[in-house]
Amino acid sequence: MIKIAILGSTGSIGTQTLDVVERNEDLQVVGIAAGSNIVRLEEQIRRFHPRLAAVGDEKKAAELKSRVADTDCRVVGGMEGLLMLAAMPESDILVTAIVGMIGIRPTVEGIRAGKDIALANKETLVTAGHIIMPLAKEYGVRILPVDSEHSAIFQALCGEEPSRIHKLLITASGGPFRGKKREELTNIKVEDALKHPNWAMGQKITIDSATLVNKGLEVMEAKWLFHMDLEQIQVVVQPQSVIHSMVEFVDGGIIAQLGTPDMRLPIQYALYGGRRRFLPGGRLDFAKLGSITFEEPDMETFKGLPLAMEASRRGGSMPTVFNAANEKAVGMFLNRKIGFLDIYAIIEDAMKRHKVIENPDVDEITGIEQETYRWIEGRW
Ligand SMILES: NC(=O)C1=CN([C@@H]2O[C@H](COP(=O)(O)OP(=O)(O)OC[C@H]3O[C@@H](n4cnc5c(N)ncnc54)[C@H](OP(=O)(O)O)[C@@H]3O)[C@@H](O)[C@H]2O)C=CC1
Ligand SMILES: CC(=O)[C@@H](O)[C@H](O)COP(=O)(O)O
Ligand SMILES: [Mn+2]
Repeated sequence: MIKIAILGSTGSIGTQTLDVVERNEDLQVVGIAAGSNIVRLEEQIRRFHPRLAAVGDEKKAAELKSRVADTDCRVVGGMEGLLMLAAMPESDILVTAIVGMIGIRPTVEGIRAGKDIALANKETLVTAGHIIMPLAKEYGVRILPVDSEHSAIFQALCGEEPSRIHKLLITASGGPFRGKKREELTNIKVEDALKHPNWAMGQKITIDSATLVNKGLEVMEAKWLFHMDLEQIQVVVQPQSVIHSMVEFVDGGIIAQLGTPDMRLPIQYALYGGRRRFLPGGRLDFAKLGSITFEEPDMETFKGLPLAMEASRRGGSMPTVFNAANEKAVGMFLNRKIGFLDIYAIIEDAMKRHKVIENPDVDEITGIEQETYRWIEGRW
């Protein structure tokens, strides 16, 4: 039996993880956590019988506690609950399906408790990869990628050493505004930015796909996961999202992973530590597929990617500033306080004023995150 704790069980990745669990008799959920959606948490408690439910919002935690008083599930609120869930003695693997940098502390806690990490929460690796990767090595735990591109690379590697890799080819859909020029993006509506051409995902990552910030975050995520230099990572637009990413090896051979846009495959692959199991549903039909096409990313219009590469090159605390500014800006865009292109302006401004701190620790990272939020609030 593989015992699973899920940080972010009510979201897009979290609910698909539960779907995978329900289809496999040797998977068991022992803990779940969310921010405030206690209605869905209650449903999940009654269906999956976890031992622990953590709720970020303390008031909602108290409410959930009384709602599930007739069950065996313990409810704990705030960061204390998230950390408790990450380290719970009953679990083997922690799925980080939470959104944003709030995932850093629970991920560190999970590693210290010896849990393998099925990592969807890319923001943690982007901002704290220099802490997470050595810590995982020290504690002998695996960081198993859930993000579709990184899972594709993990699958394509077939156990080869990183030294046998020439480069990684990360595919991008190009988002809903692929082909548009900057002038056409001025009056973009939130509803249009939330229409991803191929994937159904949470709101934040869907906006990140539209700005190409998601691809920038994924380049940084790949750098840490596969021990690559930035120069060894190329982004290729593959508008149909059929090829999920590719690895070019030192002998010129390229291995690609293909499939339908369905996150249950990468989730299941991670939960089983890189072993294949039956998965019903979506199968590619090449006869109906038509063509698989490729394009260069438009770095002039979609500045999320070049800004991320710059943040990564400058290193230290700069990826934290890039990510924190983006998290804040996306929230403001979703609340209709700023326009689509302001997301780039906010990230650019925040990066310009920041003096890089080398090797920031977790407290420094969260300090810089809060300081970046405050600075944006005072200016926008
Ligand atoms: N969706 C996808 O297909 C993919 C997602 N990812 C990555 O996975 C992560 C999750 O994405 P996604 O599932 O789309 O996001 P969602 O917005 O759908 O879900 C986010 C989850 O995080 C929880 N959460 C938010 N804030 C807090 C908090 N303060 N404390 C505790 N829990 C919190 C939410 O709880 P509540 O519901 O209560 O708000 C929810 O369970 C992101 O990092 C994303 O980039 C990567 C690849 C693909
Ligand atoms: C499903 C997944 O992994 C997302 O990160 C997805 O890849 C987003 O697609 P684009 O960022 O390429 O639009
Ligand atoms: Mn992805």
